[in-house]
Formats: sequence, C-alpha cells, structure tokens
Amino acid sequence: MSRQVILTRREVFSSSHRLYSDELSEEENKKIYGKCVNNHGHNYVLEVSVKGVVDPKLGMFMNITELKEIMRIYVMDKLDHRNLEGVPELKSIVTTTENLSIFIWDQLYPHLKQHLYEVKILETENNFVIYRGE
Ligand SMILES: Nc1nc2c(c(=O)[nH]1)N=C([C@H](O)[C@H](O)COP(=O)(O)OP(=O)(O)OP(=O)(O)O)CN2
Ligand SMILES: [Zn+2]
Repeated sequence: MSRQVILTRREVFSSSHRLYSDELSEEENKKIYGKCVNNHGHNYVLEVSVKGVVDPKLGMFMNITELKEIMRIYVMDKLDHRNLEGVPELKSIVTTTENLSIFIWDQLYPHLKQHLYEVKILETENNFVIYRGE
C-alpha cells in the first residue's frame, strides 16, 4: 500500500519592506496601507510543505536536507536580511504576504515540481497566508 505524506520545513527570514503601489497616488497609498507605507521589518516564518509517497526502502520520499538546500538557494539567499523592494524580481509588485507567498511558490516550483504542496508565510504571529499554487 502506498502511503502519501506531507513533509514541512520551517525557516525564518528577516526582511524590511513597505506596502506601496506605484499604481496609486501618495495619498491613496497612505489611505489604503496606513502605517505600512513606512519602512518596517518582519521576522517572517516560512513553512514549505512537500507531498509524496514514502519509499519503503528509504523511509522517506525526500530528504529534508535536500528541501532545506533548495529553500536556501531559491528563497533564503534572496530574501533574508534584504529590503524586499530591492529584490529585482519584487520590484514591480506590492510586497504583501500574499504576493510573497506566490513569489516563493514560483521560485520553488521548478525544483520541487509536483511535490510542492503548500507555501505558508507568517508575517507576524497574528497574520499568515497559505498558497497552494491555484
Ligand atoms: N492583506 C494584507 N494586509 C496587510 C498585509 C499583508 O501582507 N496582506 N501586511 C501588512 C503590514 O505589512 C503590516 O506589517 C502588518 O503589521 P501589523 O498590523 O503591525 O501586524 P499585526 O496585525 O500582527 O499587529 P497588531 O498588533 O495585531 O495590530 C498590513 N496589512
Ligand atoms: Zn509589513
């Protein structure tokens, strides 16, 4: 019997950002995003989940070390200790947690393919977003 499991790796990255849309006026930005138009920082908690069938011989379908390395190269090295507005791929988007989760999915998908199940990001301990590639 094949057993499908979901495996999750958690990382924390620290980034600064502000919520600001180039498509809005200064006044509209202030009205919509409030205090978040000012530069501020978060210790984002990122949880990436992969799904697969356990190989009975190995007791796993993916080594966490491999997942950790993929997350390091394609997410952590790009976002940790950065100002998100300075990350080239994020230049033209508003760095909401929603957009970050989609960005991270797109970074990881080519390397995890059908195994990638969920990207979850906690911006604060109260606010988080889940993206499953839909
Ligand atoms: N839909 C979204 N709304 C907001 C986002 C977002 O990513 N998506 N982000 C922010 C800000 O970036 C902001 O930093 C949130 O901080 P804050 O309001 O201080 O966070 P908390 O809700 O955890 O703090 P409280 O103490 O509970 O107010 C805003 N909106
Ligand atoms: Zn913020």
